[in-house]
Amino acid sequence: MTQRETIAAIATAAGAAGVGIVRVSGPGCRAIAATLLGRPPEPRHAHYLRFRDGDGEVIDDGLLIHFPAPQSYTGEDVLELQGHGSPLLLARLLRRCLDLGARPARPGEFTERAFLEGRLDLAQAEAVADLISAGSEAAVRAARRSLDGEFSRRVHAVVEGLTALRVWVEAALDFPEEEVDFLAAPELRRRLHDVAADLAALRAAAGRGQRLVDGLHVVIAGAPNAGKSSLLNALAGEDRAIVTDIAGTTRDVLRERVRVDGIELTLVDTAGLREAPDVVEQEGIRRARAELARADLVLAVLDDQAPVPELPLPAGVPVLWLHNKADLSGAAAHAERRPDGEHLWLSARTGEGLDALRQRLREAAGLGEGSEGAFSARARHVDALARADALLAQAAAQLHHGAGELAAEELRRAQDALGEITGTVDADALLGRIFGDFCIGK
Ligand SMILES: Nc1nc2c(c(=O)[nH]1)N(C=O)[C@@H](CNc1ccc(C(=O)N[C@@H](CCC(=O)O)C(=O)O)cc1)CN2
Ligand SMILES: Nc1nc2c(ncn2[C@@H]2O[C@H](COP(=O)(O)OP(=O)(O)OP(=O)(O)O)[C@@H](O)[C@H]2O)c(=O)[nH]1
Ligand SMILES: [Mg+2]
Repeated sequence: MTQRETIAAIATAAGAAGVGIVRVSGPGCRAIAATLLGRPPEPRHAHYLRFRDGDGEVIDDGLLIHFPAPQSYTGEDVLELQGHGSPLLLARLLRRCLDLGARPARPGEFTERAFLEGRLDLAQAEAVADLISAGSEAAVRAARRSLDGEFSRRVHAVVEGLTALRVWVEAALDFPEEEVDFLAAPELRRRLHDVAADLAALRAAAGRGQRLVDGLHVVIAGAPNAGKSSLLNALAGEDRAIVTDIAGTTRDVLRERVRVDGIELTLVDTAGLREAPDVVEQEGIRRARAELARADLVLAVLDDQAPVPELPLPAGVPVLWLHNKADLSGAAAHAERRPDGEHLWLSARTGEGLDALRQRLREAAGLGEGSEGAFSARARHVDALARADALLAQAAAQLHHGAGELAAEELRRAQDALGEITGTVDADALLGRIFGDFCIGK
């Protein structure tokens, strides 16, 4: 293996803070540490010292810690310089490390090295970034689980199931003269079914994990005056949108990032859907429809006192029907009479029924009952799982037709698709894209 370069970056967030850290990784750490300290550092010992520049001028006082390889975050030699959290001081400290032979780290390069050193697999490395940028406590917990290898373990379990299937099929192909046709064995069929079920469950869980990371895109739609903007305000806990008793008040799309019971939502308020009299409102309605098309969930708001309008909702998007103004109709009691998850009675004005709505939003975000153990995931993972799923279905069909060779090939490709998740397969091509989205210093 060629000797890697030594990389350095400010690892803490930009801006004034109590403490800031410059992190260095690679073979040059020991020499940089010895120069700054005036003697070789003790392993994993916090040395208090004055950091000086090349002319001997004091930059800052702080702590120096050397983590000799492989016991470090990256698995390489790592050096931490912990100074005061001033962006200007930290920039000088970083400059000093560069003068002593390091080069600036690219985004995510420390974690990329941890991956290359085998300290984390790819799904875990991505979980590091998801942990840092998590927008809700639930997302933090989910990223924590993926970082601890929960997701990877489940991927491995399916890979093992696929391997066992392949072994079976290939053995059957190797010994065609056997009396029994092993390809037609009910036991093989049963195992195939079990692996497919595990994969489907994992795919669903990863989809929930992705929604946790990305946050849920929730679009509020309905007839004019139904109380859509009032609902946005009630969920946001603040008067964000204009509310009046004039139908057609909201004309533009209003987006609010809100946290509801530990989940992150993008709530989108839209113009009331109707045959609009003027062009401004028409444009608002056009935009409302565009938002609806990319919703994870639609909250269709109805005025419980008015006749149910025809709403042009897109097919294939989950819809929750909210019968608003229940304070006027006194219909909150309906909720008990019709315990139907898709219909809720509530009042944006008094707040009654909002707890039930929050609970449904949690469920939509994958945090309902039985969702303990949620782990974070990304579109890349969900896509790989979908491909593995399709390949497994093809393998099953081919086995059904006695095409063992083809089935074995599809099983191998399904395995490779799963290998992309943890980075055991095809990782090189993915690294630039994955780590390029990280922050510098991570
Ligand atoms: N100051 C500081 N805090 C930090 C980090 C860091 O790099 N520096 N981390 C960076 O993201 C996170 C912690 N991640 C780390 C992971 C492994 C090791 C490490 O030294 N592992 C060795 C030793 C383990 C042990 O002594 O038990 C190893 O695994 O061999 C350090 C930090 C969060 N807090
Ligand atoms: N009594 C009662 N009035 C409500 C409730 N929700 C909204 N309203 C009233 O209904 C009227 C319309 O509310 P908005 O929130 O502006 O309705 P909207 O759906 O955003 O209307 P447009 O933007 O015009 O499409 C206002 O006068 C609100 O105060 C409710 O739960 N109970
Ligand atoms: Mg409105």
